[in-house]
Amino acid sequence: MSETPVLSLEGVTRRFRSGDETLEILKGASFDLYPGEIVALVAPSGTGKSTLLHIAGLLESPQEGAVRVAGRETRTLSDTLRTQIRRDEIGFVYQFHHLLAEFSSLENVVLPQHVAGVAPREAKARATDLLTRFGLAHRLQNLPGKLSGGEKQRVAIARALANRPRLLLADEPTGNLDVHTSDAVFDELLHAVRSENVGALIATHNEELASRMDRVVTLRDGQIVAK
Ligand SMILES: Nc1ncnc2c1ncn2[C@@H]1O[C@H](COP(=O)(O)OP(=O)(O)OP(=O)(O)O)[C@@H](O)[C@H]1O
Repeated sequence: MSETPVLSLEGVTRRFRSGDETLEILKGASFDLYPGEIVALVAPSGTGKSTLLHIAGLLESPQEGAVRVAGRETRTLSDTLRTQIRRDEIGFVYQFHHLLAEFSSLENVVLPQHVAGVAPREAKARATDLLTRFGLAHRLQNLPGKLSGGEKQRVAIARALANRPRLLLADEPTGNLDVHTSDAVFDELLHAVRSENVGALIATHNEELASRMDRVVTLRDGQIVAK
């Protein structure tokens, strides 16, 4: 592929000190994710899945290696620039929705755009469009407390996509939902990600959900390999 990856990890090494021991969780891990590509990360618990997502999301730094987001090397950047890249280029979805309880669905999706400096009218139009695509046109003014689990997670996904990120990182995005709802929300997530041409790295323990993505990778001995 001649396109620039939205995420490129090269020789990423991450160690933690634990008492007298040093744990090397990532050992020169390398991985490229391209625009519009959806990759499942299926790895046994404790092998470094969260560490990998935190590094890809610029929430922590590796001791060695390069982390490029949309072609830009990030390790040497200031915290301010890393925060800016996180805000403008990366969307996050977690197992728990983390919506702001005192704001409506619409406001929760407007807010990140507001922080990024998008004009109010444009932000509202984008939020309305996204929420409508997630079947929530009738829920725009509802507070999260009035929404079902699936609806809250749909709002969280819409919020992650609000600033048109190039990279979406998700950690068990439907892990808190019952099987039927998880299935539906996951389909909508994949559809939205494909239609926005976002590159997505989605951690899941669910092999069936993983099989719906473009490829599946795992963590083996500190490396990212095809599963
Ligand atoms: N800040 C830290 N200090 C020390 N050790 C850490 C730290 N963060 C993670 N680890 C260790 O690194 C290993 C990988 O942790 P990580 O949270 O990335 O695993 P994971 O694959 O996401 O697990 P799970 O699926 O259970 O969340 C674990 O053994 C963990 O104890």
